[in-house]
Amino acid sequence: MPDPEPISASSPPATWLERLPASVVVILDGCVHYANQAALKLLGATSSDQLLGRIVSDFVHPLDQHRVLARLQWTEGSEGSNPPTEFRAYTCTGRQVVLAMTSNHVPIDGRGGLLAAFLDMTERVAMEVRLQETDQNFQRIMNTMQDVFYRTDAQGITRYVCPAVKNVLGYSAEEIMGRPAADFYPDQREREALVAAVRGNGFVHDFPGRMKRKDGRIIDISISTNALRDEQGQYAGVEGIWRDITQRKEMERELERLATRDDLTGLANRRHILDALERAFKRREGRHDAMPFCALIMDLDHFKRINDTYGHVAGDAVLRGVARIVEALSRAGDQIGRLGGEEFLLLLEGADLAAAVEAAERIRSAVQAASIEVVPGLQVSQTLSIGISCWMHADGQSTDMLERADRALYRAKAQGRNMVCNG
Ligand SMILES: Nc1nc2c(ncn2[C@@H]2O[C@H](COP(=O)(O)OP(=O)(O)OP(=O)(O)O)[C@@H](O)[C@H]2O)c(=O)[nH]1
Repeated sequence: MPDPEPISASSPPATWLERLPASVVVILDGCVHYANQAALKLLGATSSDQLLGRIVSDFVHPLDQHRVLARLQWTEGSEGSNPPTEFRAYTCTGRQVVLAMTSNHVPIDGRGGLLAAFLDMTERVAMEVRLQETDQNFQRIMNTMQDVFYRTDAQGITRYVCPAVKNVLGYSAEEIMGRPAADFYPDQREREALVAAVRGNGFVHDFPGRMKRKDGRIIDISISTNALRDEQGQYAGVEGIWRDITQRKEMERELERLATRDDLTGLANRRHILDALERAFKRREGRHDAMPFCALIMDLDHFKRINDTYGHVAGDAVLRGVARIVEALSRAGDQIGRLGGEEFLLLLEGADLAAAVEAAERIRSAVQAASIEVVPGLQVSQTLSIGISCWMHADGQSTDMLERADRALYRAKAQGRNMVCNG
């Protein structure tokens, strides 16, 4: 591009206007009277002949004509400038553009002329439309989501949460936004563990947690979230999704219960209590200094008679009644399970023989003293025999201990029942 001609102080204003990067047009009697270089370019004209003398309304979109012409007429008869207005226009090549216009009244040869300046807003408007569409798409997704999308800032204040939160936590999104996310965690240590994991790794997937509903109920959730960083790489909060997994957790707990509990008594089932014995045994393997540990096998005496006399329903009630008595007498750390039939196994961590005998006697006498209601109005009494074995370093496997307890139980039965023997 050759350097433009220098302008002198006495050059006519039109020469100055030619250099102006803003588009300037002079309108006289509704027609284009003058257009500077920038205006020619903006309106797609290769020479001023394509613009001069043309009616302004030729360039204005039909739906915007009324508004634009009213604006120009207002300017003609008034003092001062017209505030900016945006309208759709067509260039000489037929391309649609969006122009922002300000105009001012300028008398030309005694007639009312208009000096108008334009800015091309097409890109900005297109960007606004795209942004609006993006925003609408985001809102649509947020409104239909079942999981909860959320964003917190570096201080842990909830800055956004989608409407699904109402179903999950019972609060509306508006009730939550602006509040610390910590308000909705029943245990702050769980939230601190989450934040530490996100800060450390930058993200977490399926992180287990719990939240507190508006009605006070605690729900299980699974969180997948990313750390947000500002332009300087500073931690700026988190953004992610959490899902209510209470039903799944309840199902898992129920499956776990079914897999480990005895249906009739609610105690640990045979497999679970034998696993517990095995674990206690393994913990002591190779350790001479291990804590003492005893196993008690308890078997109801002449239980068959209960069944034969009162029926199986009554027999079941006795099994449940005895289970409750043993449970009530157990201490923290003791484990009790039903081995099968009318036989129970009690594991006493840390108990030596003397303590085990004492515990066994306590149970034996409590069962003997109890009246167990088997059907409304009918109480029966029941006794049990107990065989004890204590862990010995020489035991090769856990079944050795069980066999000793079983032999002791056999002796208790053989010696008249309702007694405790050790083996
Ligand atoms: N009601 C009920 N009875 C059961 C259950 N499991 C086993 N039994 C009964 O328990 C009784 C066990 O009888 P036995 O093995 O002869 O033992 P016992 O009558 O207690 O006699 P001793 O052990 O020698 O004192 C049988 O009648 C079984 O049918 C149960 O889940 N419910």
